[in-house]
Amino acid sequence: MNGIERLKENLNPQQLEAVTETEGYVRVIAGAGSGKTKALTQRYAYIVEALGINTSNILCVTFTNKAAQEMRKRVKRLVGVNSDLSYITTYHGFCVRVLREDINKIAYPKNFIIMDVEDQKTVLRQVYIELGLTSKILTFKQVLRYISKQKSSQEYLQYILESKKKETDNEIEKVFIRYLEKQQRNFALDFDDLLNFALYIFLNNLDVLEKWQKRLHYIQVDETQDSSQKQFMLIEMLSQYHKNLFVVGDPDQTIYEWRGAKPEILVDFDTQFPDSKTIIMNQNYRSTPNILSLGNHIIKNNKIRVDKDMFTQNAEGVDVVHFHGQNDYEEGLWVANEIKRLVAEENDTYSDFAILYRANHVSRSIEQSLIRENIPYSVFGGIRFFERKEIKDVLAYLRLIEFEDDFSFLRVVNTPSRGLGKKFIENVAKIAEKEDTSLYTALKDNLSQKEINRKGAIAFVDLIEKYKKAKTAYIISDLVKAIMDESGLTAYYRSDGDTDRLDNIKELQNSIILLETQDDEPINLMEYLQEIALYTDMDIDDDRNDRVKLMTIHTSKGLEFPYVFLCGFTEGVLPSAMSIKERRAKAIEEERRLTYVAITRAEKAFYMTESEGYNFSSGTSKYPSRFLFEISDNYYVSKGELSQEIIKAAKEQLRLDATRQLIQKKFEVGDIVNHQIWNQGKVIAVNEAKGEYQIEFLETGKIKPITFEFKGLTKIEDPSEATGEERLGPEPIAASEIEEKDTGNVAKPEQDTQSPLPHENNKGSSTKPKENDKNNLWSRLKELWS
Ligand SMILES: Nc1ncnc2c1ncn2[C@@H]1O[C@H](COP(=O)(O)OP(=O)(O)OP(=O)(O)O)[C@@H](O)[C@H]1O
Repeated sequence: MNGIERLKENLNPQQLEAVTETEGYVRVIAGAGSGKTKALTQRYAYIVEALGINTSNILCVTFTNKAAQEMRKRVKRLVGVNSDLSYITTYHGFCVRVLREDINKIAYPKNFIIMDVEDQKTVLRQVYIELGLTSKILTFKQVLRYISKQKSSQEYLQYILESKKKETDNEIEKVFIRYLEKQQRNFALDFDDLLNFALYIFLNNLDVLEKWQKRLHYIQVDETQDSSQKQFMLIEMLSQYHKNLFVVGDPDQTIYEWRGAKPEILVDFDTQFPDSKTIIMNQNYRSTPNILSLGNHIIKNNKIRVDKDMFTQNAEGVDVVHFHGQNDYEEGLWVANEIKRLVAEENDTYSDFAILYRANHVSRSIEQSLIRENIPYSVFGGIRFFERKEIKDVLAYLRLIEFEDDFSFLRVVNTPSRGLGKKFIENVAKIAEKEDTSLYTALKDNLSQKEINRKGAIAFVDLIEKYKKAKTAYIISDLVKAIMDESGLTAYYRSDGDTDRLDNIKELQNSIILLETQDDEPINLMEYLQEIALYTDMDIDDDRNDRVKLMTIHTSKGLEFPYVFLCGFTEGVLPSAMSIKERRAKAIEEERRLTYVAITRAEKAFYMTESEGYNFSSGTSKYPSRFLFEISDNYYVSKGELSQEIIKAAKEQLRLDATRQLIQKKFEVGDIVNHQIWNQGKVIAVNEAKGEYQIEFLETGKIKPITFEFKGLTKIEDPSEATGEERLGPEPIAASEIEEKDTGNVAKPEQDTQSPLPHENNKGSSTKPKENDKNNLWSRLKELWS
């Protein structure tokens, strides 16, 4: 068999068509586990082997770096090791390639700097100092979101690329402008810039666009459902010369709509390119029929989708299992025991198991059980719970209070910053060595010595001494809270703006409360630290590859495992309460797709687990996910005791939530209203997706978000009677100008932004993009960016 035949081997008719249909615009709608990645890889190899095209003329865009690496690895096996596979890359990776070659067109050096989030925060820290800002006023997270939001429009490019100046009194805008200035001075580009700069260069330098268009004879896009409009516009532009564009994706697996993914690109591809061909791949090779039916059954509840039932010829396999625990300890333990049982009875290895969750903090109870049961595991794309910085910081304070050990001392003496730097630590260490004592004792006993007598050091010792004396008077959960607040750790993490860190600390407190309520005898600090040492001093010297893998559902995208446990299948976690609050109905559909992605990762068995207790993020009792109630009983078997009362309470909670979400807006932009506390105000924006108004109040001059369901708001029918109306704000402004997040209600010119770009009539003949093409592109880009 020759190489080409081998590339066609073992493909079903649809896959074969996808591989060999190399010319023109082709769309593949492929369900989970239907061999998308396989088809994409074979197709790439086919273009190289059967058509003789050089790999440097094929662009293959993947969604993540990991997917690009995996694809390169597979292609290498098919086409040999000597090919240049650097055009198998992400959107960002490709933009970097363009910029490294052509950024001089906008007078930037080719060795420009790419900033990651940490770099962005470093710049912000500097800006905060210059503007005398504190994170109490604005968190980094707010600013970073604002920056990203601003960069979804093209306007900011005028300030850095066209030297336009801007004055403002608005605090967050001031930060943004300073941030841009620093970026420009250092020729530093953040992730949002990469795509914007590349588009800017193409649109202003048609010779450059043409060069890239001619270079890229074939373009393939993976996970197209998660591409944003701007990303796809780049691809569309590049494909205009050779017109060979192959897109593949699954609208049911769109999980990035919250950050701008437009599944419509894939769904409406045939309208945008009327001559395009569509191939549907709906045979699943991965999962058992039980798992697949569960997936089909859940995703059918989504209203916005293309209906496509997946089928499989795989053998029946085992039942899907739902486990309900009385608390998260029981949930974790059950998962650990089930893994142990399967490894012992079925000859499976630990690496056959994946544990997936919606939110990082869910991993805590699972990790504790795995450690207790001696099951090796690793956290994919993340850090083990007890190794996370914020958890180590809190525990180090507790350990220092109990043991006065040097490790804990070094970790927290300057966290948060007390101005006790390297030199100070060296001085303390010298004393400790001389006196043959611990660092903490050396400091405490010599505070009056000149080289260590600092205000921060005195405060630190006072704090530790205070809690050394008071520790028996506190239960540990309260001790943690008191230390977090007094040491400044709470403020420090809040200023970081990373809610994940605060959630993790809350989860730690949650676990302590659970421990305290379970035991009759209150545990003391020493006992707690001994218990916790089991989880923190992990001996990870075992076989590195044979481990259970823990990861978020987002990270699991594109992967497959024989056994999958979806843990923390709890209302408020999956679906995420935060997402629902932000994007209501749209969020529910995306959360359901996340559940679908989790289910369809499984090959042999799928488990969903949740437990009772307290949900600290919503401040309510924990109930099973609403998605569990959407599944008919015959799709799974139940384990654990889920009482009728819990089911009733959960359903009642859902009913209340649904009623809340159905509440429609009562006021329009411009309406004058009366608030029961703040009196008169003017509605200056309405965000229907979020269910809230932005109201500017007359007396305070402040703008506040008020929910649709709030009853203490009435309309003032005759605004002329409203005193001081002129102070109620200028012209109405769009919600998009205030909101940091996707609002969903901001009218976007969907129709126009998706209309096809002008096509050349003679393929490959008239190659130069015409001036009106440029105008058209600009106007579309402006609409898109407006
Ligand atoms: N024609 C085929 N014959 C046998 N096995 C196949 C075939 N096509 C794909 N597979 C297998 O099916 C599984 C799923 O394939 P792949 O990972 O390419 O799917 P996918 O569509 O990318 O999945 P997802 O979108 O859910 O991540 C893989 O184990 C793959 O080897």
